[in-house]
Amino acid sequence: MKTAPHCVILIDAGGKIVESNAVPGSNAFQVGVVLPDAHPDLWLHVKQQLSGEPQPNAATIYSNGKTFRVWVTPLFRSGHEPLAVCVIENHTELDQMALKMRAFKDLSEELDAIIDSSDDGLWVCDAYGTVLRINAASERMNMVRAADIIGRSMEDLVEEGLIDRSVTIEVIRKRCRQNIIQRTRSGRKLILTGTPVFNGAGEIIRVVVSERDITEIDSLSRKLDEQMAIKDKMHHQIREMQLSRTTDSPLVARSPSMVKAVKQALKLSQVRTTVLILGESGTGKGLIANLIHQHSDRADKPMIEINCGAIPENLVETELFGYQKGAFTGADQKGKPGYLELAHQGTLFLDEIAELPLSSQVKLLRFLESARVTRVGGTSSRQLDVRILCATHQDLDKMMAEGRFREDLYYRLHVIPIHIPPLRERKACIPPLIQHYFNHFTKQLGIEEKTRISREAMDVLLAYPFPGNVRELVNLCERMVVMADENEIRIDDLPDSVLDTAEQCKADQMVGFQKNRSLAQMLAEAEQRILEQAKRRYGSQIRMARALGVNQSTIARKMKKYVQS
Ligand SMILES: Nc1ncnc2c1ncn2[C@@H]1O[C@H](COP(=O)(O)OP(=O)(O)OP(=O)(O)O)[C@@H](O)[C@H]1O
Repeated sequence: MKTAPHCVILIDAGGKIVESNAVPGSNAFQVGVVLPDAHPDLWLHVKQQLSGEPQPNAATIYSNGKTFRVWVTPLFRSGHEPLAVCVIENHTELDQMALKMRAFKDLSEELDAIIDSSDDGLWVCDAYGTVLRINAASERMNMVRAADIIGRSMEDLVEEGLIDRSVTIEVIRKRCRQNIIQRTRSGRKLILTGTPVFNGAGEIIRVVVSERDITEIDSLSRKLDEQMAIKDKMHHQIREMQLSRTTDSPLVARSPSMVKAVKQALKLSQVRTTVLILGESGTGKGLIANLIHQHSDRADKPMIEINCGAIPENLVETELFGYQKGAFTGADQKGKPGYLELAHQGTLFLDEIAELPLSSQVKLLRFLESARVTRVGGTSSRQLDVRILCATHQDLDKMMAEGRFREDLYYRLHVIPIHIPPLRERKACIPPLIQHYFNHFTKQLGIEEKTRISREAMDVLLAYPFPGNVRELVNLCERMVVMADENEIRIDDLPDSVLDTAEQCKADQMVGFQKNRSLAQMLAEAEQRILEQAKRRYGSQIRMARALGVNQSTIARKMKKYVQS
C-alpha cells in the first residue's frame, strides 16, 4: 500500500485523512490532512458518496496542476461515523500522453488532408521499395487505386509495366536524391523527385517520392519551341528575301558547262544524298542549292540556309545543334533548337562549309552518319529527317592537306560534287544573263521601254573576266539600267574599271605571238586596237595625240589607214 502513483486513503466523516499509503514526506494525501482545506474538489466528491446518494464513484480531480483519477467507496458501520475508502491514481502523465496522442492524431489528419489535397503526387516507400502510401493525386496520375498498390514492391510495378522506371529503386541504389522523367501506362509524362530519409545510423528508412504531371507543360513547351522555330524560320526567310531579291528569277544556263551543272542538280534533286556545290564566289551555288530543293519531294518544306562563315566560331555548335536548357551560363532557360532541328523534314543549306570549326565538323559528320542530333548540354538524341546541301568557294583539298578540314567529312561530302564554272569560262551565258537582268531591273524600276545593249558594249562585257562572277554581272546590270540616259546601253555607260580591264584582257589576247601571222600583221592589229581604245577614251584626235605622245597628223593618217583597211 505504500507505492505511488496509486494512493489509498481512509477519510472520516469530517473529511480528515485517517489512514494513507502516501509516500511519507510528500505533501499530498498524508494522514492528518483535512480534505475540505487541502483538496476541496476531492472532498466534494467524497462527501457526495458519504451522503448515500447514488453517485458514480469515480471522478477526475485536478489539483496543483496534476490530474488524479479517484474511486470512492463509503463504509457505513452501525454505531460509527461513516468512513470513505478512496483510491487515487495519478493520471498526470497519462493525461499528457493522451494530449500528445490527440495532437499527434490531429497533426496526422492535417498532414493527410494536405497530402491528399496536393495536386502533386506523393509516394512513400520503405527501404526495400515497398509502397507504404500514395496520395489521391498519384492515384489519378497513374490511374491506380492506393489499395492495389500499397504493399507492392516497386520492382514488381516496373515489371508489370505500370511504370517504365522507378525513382525509388534509383534512390535506394544511389542513396541520394534523384530526379527522373517517367512515362505512365496511359502515356502521361511525369517528373519525379525521390528523396531518401535516413535514421540516426545512416540507414535508409523511407523514400519519399513527389511526382508532377508535365504532360501539358511538355506539350506547351514543344508548341512554344515550334512557334519559336517558325518565327526563326520566317526571320530567316525575310532576311533571305532581302538579301537576294533576284534569286526568285529563273536560272540562266547557256554554256555547255553550266547546262551540265544544272542537269546534274536536277538529277540529284530526286535523291536524298548530301551534295557539295563547288565554285567561285558569286557563281550561283546558292541558286543551284535552291534548284535542288525546289525540285525535290521536300519542296513544300523549308530550306534553311546558313552561312557558316557568318556565325561567330563560339556559337556555331549551339546554332547548328541547339542547346539544352541550362547548358551554359546565359543560356536561354528553355533551351533552343538548332538549325538542324528547324530544318526537320526540309533541307539545310550550309554555305561556306569550309568555315565550319573542326569541332563542329566532327559533330556534323556524326549527324550525317546517324541522322541523330544531340543538343549541346543534352544527353538524349533526336532522330531527324534533314537533307544537307553544302557549298564552298574554298579549295577543300588544300584545306584538308593543311589540316583545316577533316578528311572524313571531306570524303563524306565529296561523294557527289557539282562544279559551277566561273563566268569567264562560260561566256555564252553572259548575253542571256545580261538580258535577263535588264528585264528584271527595268521591271523592278518601272521603266516602260526595254533596255538593250549595243554591240560594242556587249563586246566589252564579253571580254571582261567578271572576277565577282554572276553577282558582279547582276550589280552591273542594275547600275547600267539605272544610270543609262537612253534605252540602249553604250560603251560610255560602262564603268571605267570594266572598260579598262576588258581592254587589258583583249590586249593580252591580241598582243602576243600568233601562229601563221607575220610580225607586221600582228603589230598592225595591236596598233588598230590601241587607236580604237584611245578614240573611245579621248574622243578627239588632238586629245588622242596628246595621250599617245604623237602629233595629230600621225593619228589622222593611221586612223584613215585602219578605217580603209
Ligand atoms: N545562272 C544564273 N542565272 C541567274 N542568276 C544567277 C545565276 N547564277 C547566279 N545568279 C545570281 O547571282 C547572284 C549570286 O548567286 P549566288 O548567291 O547563288 O552565288 P554563290 O556562288 O552562292 O555566292 P557565294 O559563294 O558568295 O555565296 C544571285 O543574285 C543569283 O540570283
